[in-house]
Amino acid sequence: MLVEVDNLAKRFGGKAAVDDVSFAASAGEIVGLLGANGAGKSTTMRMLVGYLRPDSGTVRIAGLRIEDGPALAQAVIGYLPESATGFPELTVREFLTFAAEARGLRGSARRVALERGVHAGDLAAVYGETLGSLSQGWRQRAWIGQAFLHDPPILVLDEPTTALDPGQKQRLRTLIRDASSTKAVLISTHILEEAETLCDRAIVFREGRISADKPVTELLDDRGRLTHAYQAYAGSG
Ligand SMILES: Nc1ncnc2c1ncn2[C@@H]1O[C@H](COP(=O)(O)OP(=O)(O)OP(=O)(O)O)[C@@H](O)[C@H]1O
Repeated sequence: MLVEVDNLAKRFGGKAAVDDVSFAASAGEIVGLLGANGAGKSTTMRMLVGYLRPDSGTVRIAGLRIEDGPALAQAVIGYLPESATGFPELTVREFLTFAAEARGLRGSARRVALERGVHAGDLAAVYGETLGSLSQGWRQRAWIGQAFLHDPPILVLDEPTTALDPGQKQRLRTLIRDASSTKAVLISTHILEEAETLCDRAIVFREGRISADKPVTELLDDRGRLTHAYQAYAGSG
């Protein structure tokens, strides 16, 4: 298993955001994290990538505990945070270069990574512009570029298509589908149609806990929709 999450829990100010969450993911699957606003998806993802320390529970990436190998986590995970902001003064080129170097890539490996990042975000048109000057969707694309550039075996993408125009939404879904044969992909989304067409498995969160973890095909109704299963397992939203 590339990703193993066991009994993760996190409280904020006495309130459980994530409560006893366990799941695993292997290469070749796209796992959709679904659930109402505040159900615990982003908090789970942040703990999974090592950005947030759980109160209890463990995350193992390729068998290693994440807190024992933060550099390894950087190298093997591509993470798109939910509100991807920051670095307004950097150009897209500088931002991707910084991301590549933070993952230890130099020389020709860095050049290949930059090309991959530019391709992933379809960024050629804004390569010399600063992140602060970009529209929200273009900024999201720059962050998609940094998530893909080191060709990581694990992608953790928090609502990756939200700010994108329809053409770019479709483009990114195709990119994720093509990449997934060799990667474990975890993607959170509120777009059920996206989960129906893109994901192999759905994990539904409800009030910090997992209420369902099943193949998408098992959750679809006879019209091929997730709507009913979602309502039953997510409870609201
Ligand atoms: N840094 C924080 N400080 C305090 N509370 C937080 C913090 N981060 C998350 N929470 C709380 O934890 C709970 C889970 O939030 P989380 O962002 O994980 O939900 P989500 O499922 O990703 O929601 P959404 O669909 O709205 O993005 C919420 O009640 C939220 O208010």
